[in-house]
Amino acid sequence: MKERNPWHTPLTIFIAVVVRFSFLCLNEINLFFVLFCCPQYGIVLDAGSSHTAMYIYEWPAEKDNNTGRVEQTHSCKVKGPGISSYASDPKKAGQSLQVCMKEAERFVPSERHEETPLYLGATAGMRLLNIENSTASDQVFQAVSESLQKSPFSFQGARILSGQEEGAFGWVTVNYLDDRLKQVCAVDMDCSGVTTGALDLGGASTQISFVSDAFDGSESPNNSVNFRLYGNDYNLYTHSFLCYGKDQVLRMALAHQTKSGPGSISDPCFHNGYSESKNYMTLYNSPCVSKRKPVSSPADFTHVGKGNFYQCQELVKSVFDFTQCKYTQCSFNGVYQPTLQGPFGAFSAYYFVMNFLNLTDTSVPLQSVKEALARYCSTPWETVRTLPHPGIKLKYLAEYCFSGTYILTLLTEGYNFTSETFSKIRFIKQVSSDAGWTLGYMLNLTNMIPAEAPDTPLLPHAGYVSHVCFLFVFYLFGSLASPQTCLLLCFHGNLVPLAIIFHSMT
Ligand SMILES: Nc1nc2c(ncn2[C@@H]2O[C@H](COP(=O)(O)OP(=O)(O)OP(=O)(O)O)[C@@H](O)[C@H]2O)c(=O)[nH]1
Ligand SMILES: [Ca+2]
Repeated sequence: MKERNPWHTPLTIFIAVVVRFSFLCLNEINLFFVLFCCPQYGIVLDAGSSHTAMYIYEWPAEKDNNTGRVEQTHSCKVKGPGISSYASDPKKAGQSLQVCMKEAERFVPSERHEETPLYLGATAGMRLLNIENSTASDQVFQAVSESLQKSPFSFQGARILSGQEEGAFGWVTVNYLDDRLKQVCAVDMDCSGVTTGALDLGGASTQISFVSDAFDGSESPNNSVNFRLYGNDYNLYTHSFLCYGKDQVLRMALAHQTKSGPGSISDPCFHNGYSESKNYMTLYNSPCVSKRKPVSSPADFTHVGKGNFYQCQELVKSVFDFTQCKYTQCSFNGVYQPTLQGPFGAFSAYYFVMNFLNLTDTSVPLQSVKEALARYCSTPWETVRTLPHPGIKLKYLAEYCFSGTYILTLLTEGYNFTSETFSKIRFIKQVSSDAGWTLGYMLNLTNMIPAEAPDTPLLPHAGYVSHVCFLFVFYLFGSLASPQTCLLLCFHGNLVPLAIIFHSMT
């Protein structure tokens, strides 16, 4: 006769199930906290040439890092100009950040302040100031660093990003937001897939970054950035054109028209009826144009508009140099550029301007886009100025004809987008987070994008709930079938016990 197992009583079965379930609960509560509780935060200040913006990012705290989704939870626009404009009074650059930093203290829970990394990255405005006056640039950094050190966050430093970093991190952001990076595939297969190129138009520089089959970096190593992300290799082409942001190009276009120092210019890029007195000193106060300052000129000149898109396009073309190229092909100014490939996301001023002009629909033929802009440019200033444009600064209103013309000229003549490839551009402001270099920068500095694909992707909420239910039912039946196994399960993790249950049930 088979001896009765002394463990096989309803009481031991019950105790075993309760103990195991407690362990299971502790385990799952831990997972719950990791997923839904206590998110982590990161703060990035984008110190651009025209202004500074602060972005707060949030992601789930994880045991095994690198798999959570990072979201932008808040942004704050710093009042006043970019930090490079405070060269003569650096302390004010630091003070200008305080309002947004106080806002960050409210948006990040206080128990997380100390461990929240805070970064400041400066772009083309500070690059130009550094060229012009490196002492002043150091003083500005000193002032903003002192100001940020006073915040309760973990300040990780303020620095100038190189143009290459700015372009590359913009590309990482766009592809992270588009979910283009996490393509899992079999070993030895090229799974880099289709990525989205990034077009960033700032006030003082502009960046173009994309992956092209025709580019391996050999022809122009300076334009090459290599990434290994989620197990895929990317060889990115990127170039940043300093002085080709829209504010500096406007200076260059004005410099072109004022090279002989006249008292008045008739500008095709401004609306008919526009007339403003401008100062020569202020216009030429930038390394992008300072060498061209006319030797003798009055203090001021009158900037008069004549609203002609086609003439404006010719004027804008004069800021590009198409005459030299020592490579197989170039964009402009002798800069190598491989053949354009894939879709593109165009952000910052590309979006502000094209959105205002109602020209973000790139399925509209390029010729029709030009015609629409030509009509807009020929609209009298009085009409433009008096139409209701809530919240839009008069300065921006006056410049949209110029800015739109520059954007179309840069894309078509500069980067060689054709009527066909123009339709591959998407003008974007946000895809859950703002498009720009800041997210990519933070993902990189916090090691949030692993080089290799993670083994265990995070469960979405529905997956989490079904995971708990499934394990509970499984353990219950496993325990009923064999209580010894059940006791064993109490002291193991989740996966090993499953194997044991299967074993004991057979
Ligand atoms: N129309 C419009 N223009 C804007 C707006 N915000 C910024 N701009 C202008 O668009 C241009 C680009 O802005 P940003 O992308 O913030 O440039 P930035 O980061 O300051 O400059 P960089 O350092 O060159 O990147 C600048 O000329 C700004 O003055 C906006 O809301 N509407
Ligand atoms: Ca920028």
